[in-house]
Amino acid sequence: MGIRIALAGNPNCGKTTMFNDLTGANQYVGNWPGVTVEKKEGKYTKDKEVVITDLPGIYSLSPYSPEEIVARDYLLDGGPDAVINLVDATNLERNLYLTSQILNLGVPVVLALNMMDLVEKNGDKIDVDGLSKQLGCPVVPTSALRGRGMEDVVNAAIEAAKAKKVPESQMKFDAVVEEAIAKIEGILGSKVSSSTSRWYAIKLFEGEQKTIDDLKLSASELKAIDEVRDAIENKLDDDAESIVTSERYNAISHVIDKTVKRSRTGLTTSQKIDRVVTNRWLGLPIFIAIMFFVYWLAVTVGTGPVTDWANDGISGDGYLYTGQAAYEEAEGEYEDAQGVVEAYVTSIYGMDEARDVPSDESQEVLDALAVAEPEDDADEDAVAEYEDAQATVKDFEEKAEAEKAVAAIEVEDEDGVTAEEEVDFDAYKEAVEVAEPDPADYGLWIPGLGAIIADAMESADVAPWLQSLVNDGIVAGVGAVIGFIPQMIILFLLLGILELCGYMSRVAFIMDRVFRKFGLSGKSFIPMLIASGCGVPAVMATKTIENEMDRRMTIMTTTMIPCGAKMPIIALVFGALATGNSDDTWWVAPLFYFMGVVAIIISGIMLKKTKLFAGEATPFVMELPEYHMPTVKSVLLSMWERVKGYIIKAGTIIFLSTIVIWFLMNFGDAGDGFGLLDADAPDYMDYSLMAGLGNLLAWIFAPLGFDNWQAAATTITGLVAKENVVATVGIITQLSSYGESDPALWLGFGQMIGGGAAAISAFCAFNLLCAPCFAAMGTIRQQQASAKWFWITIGYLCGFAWCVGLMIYQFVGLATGEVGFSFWTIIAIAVAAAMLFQIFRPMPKHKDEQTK
Ligand SMILES: Nc1nc2c(ncn2[C@@H]2O[C@H](COP(=O)(O)OP(=O)(O)OP(=O)(O)O)[C@@H](O)[C@H]2O)c(=O)[nH]1
Ligand SMILES: [Mg+2]
Repeated sequence: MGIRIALAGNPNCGKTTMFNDLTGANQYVGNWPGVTVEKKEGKYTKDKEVVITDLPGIYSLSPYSPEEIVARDYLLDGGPDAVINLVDATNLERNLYLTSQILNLGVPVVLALNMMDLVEKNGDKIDVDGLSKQLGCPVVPTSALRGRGMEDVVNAAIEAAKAKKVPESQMKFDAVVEEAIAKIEGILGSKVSSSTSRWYAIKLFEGEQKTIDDLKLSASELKAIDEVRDAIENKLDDDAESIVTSERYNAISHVIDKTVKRSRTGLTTSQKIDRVVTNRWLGLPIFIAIMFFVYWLAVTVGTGPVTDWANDGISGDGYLYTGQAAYEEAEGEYEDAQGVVEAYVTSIYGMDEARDVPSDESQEVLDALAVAEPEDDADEDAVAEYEDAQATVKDFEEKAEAEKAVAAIEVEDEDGVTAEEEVDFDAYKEAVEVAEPDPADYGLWIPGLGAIIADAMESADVAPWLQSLVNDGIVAGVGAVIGFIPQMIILFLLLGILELCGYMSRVAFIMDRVFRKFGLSGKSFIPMLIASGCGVPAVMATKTIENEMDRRMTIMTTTMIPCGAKMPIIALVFGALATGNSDDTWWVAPLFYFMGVVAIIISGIMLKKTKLFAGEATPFVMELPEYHMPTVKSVLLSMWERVKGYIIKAGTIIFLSTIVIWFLMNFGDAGDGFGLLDADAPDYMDYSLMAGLGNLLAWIFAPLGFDNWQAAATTITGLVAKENVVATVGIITQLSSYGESDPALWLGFGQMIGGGAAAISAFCAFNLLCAPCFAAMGTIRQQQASAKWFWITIGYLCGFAWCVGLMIYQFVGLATGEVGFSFWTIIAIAVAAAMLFQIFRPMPKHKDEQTK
């Protein structure tokens, strides 16, 4: 027969940490209360017969909140063979309150004095044997974080379970109360077992309805119990529940006096830090500064050499490990030469002034110059193409020589001073001769996985469509996603440290002050913290919000915080706005994080004033855990847990999506009916199914500045998984065929959107704020537990995102001259006015509220 052991205790006392240590599981641990909301089972690694259950943290066994009910039902009816009651030894007064209730349950109990490392550091002393005598159960000092005392505590629990030894606590109430409890135990008689009779008697004394219902007492028994209660209530002039509570605290302080010696004088380090960090004025600026730093670091450092390596070295053409400086110099020379050639050609055949690119005629010459001489064994087509190109070039050069054309180009010297330089025919000829450098000549060059796969398929004569599927679909799509993993790692490392050291629970405290002003509960902030990792657990975490309307509203808004998968979108936009020069736009990435926070606050204020959500915010009580240095292992684990999810997604959902997306983009109206499109034809994608789908929806986004089918299609694929946004951009821009060292994807994306900074920002805002991915939507459906509320949520998110995108495009565009004043500008002004009105108007009185 197996033995079942339950881990019970206050929130944030280390239950999940201990559970993970004992079972080798990897449940989520965070240094704030309310992390675990459902019970979890696992097998003890050292003895598979022992099943351990992690319970949500609770302050008492009163059936008030959902977590308390889960824990209490399990302890009372699920019947664990023993309970390990974890207590935070740095805060025994509060933790022993739950203990005093657990001791009465009639199950064997072992007390784990957790966080002993902190107690020792504070210099406090706890008399373990004395405590054990007082509580009437074994007491084991532990440190779950450092893995100390883990075996001892489980062994003690197994022993207690086998011996079925229930605690014999010395904790007694005042004589009058004890007498009353004894009387009720008498009334109960043999209705309950002797080991649980004290528990039931106290609950009946308190008059708890759930117990009365459970025991199905007769009217006369109830009457007798009421009489006992009334007598004491009159005598002590207090209600029974308060009497029991204060008796418990009295008994606890008696135990503590006897067993704990404090060395503490003045403020602890944690309290000192908190005076600054949670300061009324400094708290918010410090939080903003920290988050700015986190996002800035993740995006700028993350997009540095490491991302280059991931992009080029894994999915791109390849990566140059040594000799980069020499190669870059050669590449620079080559690019300068190309500039000279382009300037010279366009000086004769002109520019397309409107689009600021070479005219079609110029482009034809430039393309012809790029055609390489065919190999000896090349087929006829290639030879013919080369000959054509040569003819075009010859025509051009004859014309140029005859005209003695001279072009002017701007050159920049080392000090950044620009000067005009003349390009004549000889200079042009010289520039044409400069060959593109081959990185393999400059150092250790390792071809990328994408290039290796492409070459292998080429030499194996794989069907062209399959080559395209693999190169342009899977490698381009999955590769674009994988390229962002370095950023993800940095982001999650930093967030993990902030969470585990205890800072994030301070943030909830700080945000509560902000939220409260607007009638929102600070409790809503915990899901938002989790949402910066992933929206799915975040929506799950809303369970702990008791007030139904607060909970629904939090579910509606929490996914507006950018999750890990939205990070690449931010990085992409950041890059597109920076167009290579990230010094000027370093603030973009953090800004989009705060856009999420602000969007939630604004949504909260607006929704709170609608009839749907009217009402007071529930009070938010939360104690601040002590700060502590997180272990390297726990930070790495928390990072890995989140990055792993991302990698798994890249290999499953994203992989499948890229195939579907490739199909949608390569099949369509092929001229002679539906079929595979000819990828060599210019703009072939415009005839694809995806283009059709995108065009169908593009009008929706036209007022937001991205009305081409590419941007619309990208947004739609983002609804499956946000990573798809980057993957789709990778496929549409066909960047697997490039693979140069400058972030081509950024530029390609900028061109794809077609607009300037305003359109790009509007695209980003819409994609960050609109409905989340399928997985999160599923969780929303489940947690809202109502189809109506699900659609309200999705509708609100999309509508709000559209309005924000509209305002960004119209107002920013107007300021930068990107858009003119139009009908949609008027709509944008109307939307802004309506939002401002809803935000600033006084809280309306609603009928149903008045009747309350
Ligand atoms: N210093 C120290 N920290 C600990 C110890 N045990 C756990 N912690 C930290 O305490 C915090 C809370 O740990 P969890 O395991 O999530 O706590 P929990 O009891 O499961 O919390 P809920 O799920 O909210 O009920 C984490 O930051 C842990 O790293 C310990 O023995 N010493
Ligand atoms: Mg937990």
